[in-house]
Amino acid sequence: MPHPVTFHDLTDVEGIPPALLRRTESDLSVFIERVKPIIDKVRTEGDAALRHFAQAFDNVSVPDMAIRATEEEFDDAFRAVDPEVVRSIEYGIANIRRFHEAQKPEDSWMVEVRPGLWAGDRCLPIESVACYVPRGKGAFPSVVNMTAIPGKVAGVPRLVIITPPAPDGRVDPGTLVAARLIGVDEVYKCGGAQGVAAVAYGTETVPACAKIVGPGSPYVVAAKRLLSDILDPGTPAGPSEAIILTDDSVDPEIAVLDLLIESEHGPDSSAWLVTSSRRVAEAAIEALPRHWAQMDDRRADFSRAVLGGAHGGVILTRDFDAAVAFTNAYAPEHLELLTSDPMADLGRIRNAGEVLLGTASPVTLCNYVLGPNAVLPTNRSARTHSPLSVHDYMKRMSFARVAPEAYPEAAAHAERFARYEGFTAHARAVSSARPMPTLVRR
Ligand SMILES: NC(=O)c1ccc[n+]([C@@H]2O[C@H](COP(=O)([O-])OP(=O)(O)OC[C@H]3O[C@@H](n4cnc5c(N)ncnc54)[C@H](O)[C@@H]3O)[C@@H](O)[C@H]2O)c1
Ligand SMILES: N[C@H](CO)Cc1c[nH]c[nH+]1
Ligand SMILES: [Zn+2]
Repeated sequence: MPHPVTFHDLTDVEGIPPALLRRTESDLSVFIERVKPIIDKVRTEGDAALRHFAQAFDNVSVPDMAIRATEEEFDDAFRAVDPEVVRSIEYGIANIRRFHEAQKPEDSWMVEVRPGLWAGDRCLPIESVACYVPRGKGAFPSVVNMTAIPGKVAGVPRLVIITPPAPDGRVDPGTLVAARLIGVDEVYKCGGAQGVAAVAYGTETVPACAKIVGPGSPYVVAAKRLLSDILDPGTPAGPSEAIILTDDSVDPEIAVLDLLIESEHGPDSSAWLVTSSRRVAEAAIEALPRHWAQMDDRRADFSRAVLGGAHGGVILTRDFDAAVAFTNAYAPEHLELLTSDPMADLGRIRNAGEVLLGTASPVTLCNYVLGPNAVLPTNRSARTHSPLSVHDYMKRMSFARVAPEAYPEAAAHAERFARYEGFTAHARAVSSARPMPTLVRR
């Protein structure tokens, strides 16, 4: 029988094998082809297409399903969810709101770049944003918190949620509870590529939005890519992924518990234990089957598929420098730094969506309640992208004003630029005298 855990001993290998940097979403071509007809059908048939795909992909057996969640469904959700769970959702909301309020930029700023040349930025919320809340392999009220709270803090006037319906044609109750606690009352039952197309084009019921945020399956990622001309697709956030990075100081049991976290999302996830310690690597490989036996069967199957497949397992490096180099090249969504001095090692990490320092900060805490956003760049995009934040729901508008006494010098320089670039109208506009306004100070 093949070993159930993928193991790469890189102690004698020069360089990083490129295959180890791949994820399931690295090649989206199959998904792109599958979602094209779905997008077309939503564009031409609107709500009818959403009901059709709800039956086809989400097994919805209610033919006249209301596409927008009703007030009654919200009320039912509060009756269905255990009050203790509601308290935990509220605890998460409070922490996440505090973090994102601290992150919010000033409404505007201005600087005198030279005497008489004033310029600044105004920060404004985007007018309409759709939050995608996944529902294929789980229910995610936590994703409501992560996507809707920064939108509310930013002041987005129209913030909506789209999410796949369950077979009974209803939205996951936890999702509705979180939405109401945050103050989002537009929740639409459409997921996958059809949901993304609905908020791109608009349907009879679903409003067209300017932007979509939130994580999703490769179908969602593919649809966002195809529709990116008409809908801002936001931070790339696909299947979950994590690296647990250790030296020899960590208890392997902790490393294994944390390696398992993101491996249970689905067979499309990625999860690696990257360590410079042969002791930790071997103990982890030995411990994994014992932990799988204690997990929910479906989740254990997902985890086995990830940790025994091409996108997960255990990597042993020659030394800790090599482990850090691998991590920076991989650019994981979540990174746990389990070393003797994680604060010192933080400075060595260049590419990761989030870095969780030390054994008391496992990924689970940040997924749900710590405050930072758990919607993070996947598929190596942490090399250039940042975690979802208040900034993703806002845009800047620059402004400038020139005082009469500063005008002649600036105009002379601008005219020279314009003539060099061959723009005669640009040049003429600043080559002759113009009436000077009196600056009004308010
Ligand atoms: N970054 C985060 O914060 C975060 C949080 C939670 C989950 N995730 C990741 O998001 C992903 C969620 O994926 P999911 O599947 O659970 O939910 P999902 O809602 O993204 O995808 C389910 C939808 O995919 C579509 N679909 C399924 N099979 C299809 C097919 N054969 N053809 C066309 N469309 C099809 C259906 O419309 C279905 O409703 C996971 O990979 C998970 O790891 C990320
Ligand atoms: N790990 C996900 C982000 O990659 C967030 C999440 C929500 N629930 C469980 N996990
Ligand atoms: Zn998770």
